[in-house]
Amino acid sequence: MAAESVTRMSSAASSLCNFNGSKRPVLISNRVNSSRTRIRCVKVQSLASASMSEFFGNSRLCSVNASRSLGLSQKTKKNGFSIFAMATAEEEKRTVPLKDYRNIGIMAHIDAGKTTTTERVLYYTGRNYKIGEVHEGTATMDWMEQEQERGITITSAATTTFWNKHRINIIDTPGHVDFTLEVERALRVLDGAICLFDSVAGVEPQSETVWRQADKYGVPRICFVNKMDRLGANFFRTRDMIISNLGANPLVLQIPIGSEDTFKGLVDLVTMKAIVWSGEELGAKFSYEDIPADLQELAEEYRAAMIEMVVELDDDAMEQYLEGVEPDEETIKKLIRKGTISANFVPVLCGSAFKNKGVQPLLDAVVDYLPSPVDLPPMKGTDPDNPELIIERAASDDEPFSGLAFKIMNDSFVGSLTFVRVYSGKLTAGSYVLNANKGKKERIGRLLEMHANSREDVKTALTGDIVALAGLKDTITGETLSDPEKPVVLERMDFPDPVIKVAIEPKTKADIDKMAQGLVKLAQEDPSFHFSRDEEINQTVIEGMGELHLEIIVDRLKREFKVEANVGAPQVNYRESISRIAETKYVHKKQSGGSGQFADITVRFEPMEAGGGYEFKSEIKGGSVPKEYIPGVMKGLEECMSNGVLAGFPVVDVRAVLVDGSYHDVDSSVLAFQLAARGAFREGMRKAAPQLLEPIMKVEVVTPEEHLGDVIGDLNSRRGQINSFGDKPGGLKVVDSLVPLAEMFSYVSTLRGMTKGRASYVMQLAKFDVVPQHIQNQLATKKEETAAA
Ligand SMILES: Nc1nc2c(ncn2[C@@H]2O[C@H](COP(=O)(O)OP(=O)(O)OP(=O)(O)O)[C@@H](O)[C@H]2O)c(=O)[nH]1
Repeated sequence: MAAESVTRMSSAASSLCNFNGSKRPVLISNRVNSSRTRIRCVKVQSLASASMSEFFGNSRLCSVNASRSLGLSQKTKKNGFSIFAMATAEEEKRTVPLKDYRNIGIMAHIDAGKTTTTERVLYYTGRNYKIGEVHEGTATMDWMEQEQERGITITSAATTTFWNKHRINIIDTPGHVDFTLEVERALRVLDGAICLFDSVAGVEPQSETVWRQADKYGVPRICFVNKMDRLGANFFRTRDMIISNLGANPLVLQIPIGSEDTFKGLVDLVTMKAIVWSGEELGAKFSYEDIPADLQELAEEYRAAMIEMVVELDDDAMEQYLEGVEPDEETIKKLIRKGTISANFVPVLCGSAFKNKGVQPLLDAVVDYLPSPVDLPPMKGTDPDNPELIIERAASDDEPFSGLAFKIMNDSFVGSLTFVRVYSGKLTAGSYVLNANKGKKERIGRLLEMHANSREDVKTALTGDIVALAGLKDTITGETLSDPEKPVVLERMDFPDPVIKVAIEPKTKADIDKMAQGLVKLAQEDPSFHFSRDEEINQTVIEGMGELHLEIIVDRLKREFKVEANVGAPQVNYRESISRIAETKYVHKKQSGGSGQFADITVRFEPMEAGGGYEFKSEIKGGSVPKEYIPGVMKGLEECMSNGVLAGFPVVDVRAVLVDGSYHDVDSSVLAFQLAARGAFREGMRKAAPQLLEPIMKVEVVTPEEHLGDVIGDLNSRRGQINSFGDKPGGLKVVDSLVPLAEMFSYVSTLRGMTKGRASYVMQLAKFDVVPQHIQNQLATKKEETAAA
């Protein structure tokens, strides 16, 4: 191929320029590729970098991907000349109509095959020349060192690719529950999703969690039952579990031909053709064949069920169907698309990503059935100056610009990268946008189209694009960037609160500042990671979603910020709340020498529903507390909310209502009211029956039957509540339980020891619940001892 390219370029060279043997680079081809990057190919006799930079200015050697789209390798040699492809951002023109955009995510339980499927998608769409395998640690999307070592996805990676003239932006998301925030933020900005299932395990706990998250954001989805080649694979059982465990309405579009090691293809129920792959190697070809005789009846049965479901969506089609006329292929596809986007049903497909079967039809389904930005309702937001005023932004390049920052990533070359989904209008390098949440302008420096961790400069991002912006100063995850003249604040995403924490200190004192800088950067990237420093006891505490989450943070401190740290034992992040309404009157009065201090307030503390957070309300009428002092009350209360009266944990689900008060013309001040609020908090919270809450985890253990007794006994000894038992293929038993997180540290090694490594478990946060009294007492005593020390 290299020789062929050189021949083609040489002939292009003669028409474009007159190569005279000088050492100047000579332009031999100049065009814009599909990802809107100008690729200029040159040939040079020697690597004279001065003349190269003179020739190309600030353009960069283009990535392998960009040059491949021209049919070139990045560097080829012929007749003593080196040929380079160079890429520069080009003024954008829409090359793919917005209706042909698909912004999709791939979500699933850990290890269901998301990364493997994404890698195949990249290969079959021509994005990746050589495929990366997860088990070899070479997957393109799992680009962090930790991801490659552990074979898991930690950060969601974005990439853009093309299929049947459609532009597909894909975000690969992690399955491990500790990184659930990554799934959440991906779902917030995606228009559609592929939900993967392992056909042996069926619908697993984390699949349920991501399904509910997708429901929350109303993301239309299609299901892909993967791993059909594995021992114990069962497509129809997985379909049944989609109904029973997810409460969804599956629309089966394919049935498998064979299963386990005989799996060789599928029957497409829309065309009623068998699709059979010639082998299982990468790039194996497929052919359309007649449906095998032994599957004909089953295929007809499932096709009939499929047709019945889709004609429900169209009166004409229904009428004709009742008269015995089936809709044609085009109508069936149109109705499947309609029902998928309106969530009437979820199409179900199958295959084996690892054995390269089923990926091309899956891509067809993405294009045929998942929505483009124009198929979805306009994005809703509010006016930053008037949060009551709803503003809509339709998906169009002609609308004012609006976009949502959904991820911050620190990059050793470019600095901080902010990932933005463009909802309307255009974003151009060098322009200014408004961070509408903060009211601050940001300059757009470089715009990058990401391909896992490699990138290409683009000059303009258009509606529907997902781009990374280099060098934003003030914008954090969840904030809206908009046209400064037409500002809008788009709906934010939810961030989960950390559930565990550990104390951390650098191994060498000299690294204290370096560690702090690293923690600031990591917290900017990841809103589910928090850290704080208690100067009094000289301790830094990091908080996160689980042991693995914090382990990765400590590992990143070491690798990326060169700080080795000692880490304490993990502790639970308890919360404090109240269980009844209580009202308290507090007078802050001080007369010492000069001017005095006076503030009198009555505050009512009310419990709120779980997840209610903290709320402040004022019911002051007639100025008993003048308006200018109310911020003092708010500040005083807010300060106390991070430090509950029981054991100093953050206070949640409480509403504080300022009901009455009085002031003094001379001695009252904002500060006096702030101090009064602190006093009211201490007294009022004690009266309101405070209680300690702890995270309760849903724990699912899969174990061989002979270890079932030990597993249950152990869960019981951890204050666990066993909810149900079930069976899994291969004689395995499933135990579903609720266990306090405080009892689950290091469970992985206990379980391994108890079952000789034959059992596995997953856990995720189920709820917060009241801590038993004797443990509350222990924690309160511990707090007193620490305070005394
Ligand atoms: N037999 C078989 N194995 C598969 C298939 N797809 C993926 N695998 C294997 O399953 C394991 C997990 O695959 P991944 O692609 O890393 O799964 P993931 O869902 O991205 O995992 P996380 O990102 O860690 O949640 C790897 O060893 C894959 O090689 C398949 O179709 N058949």
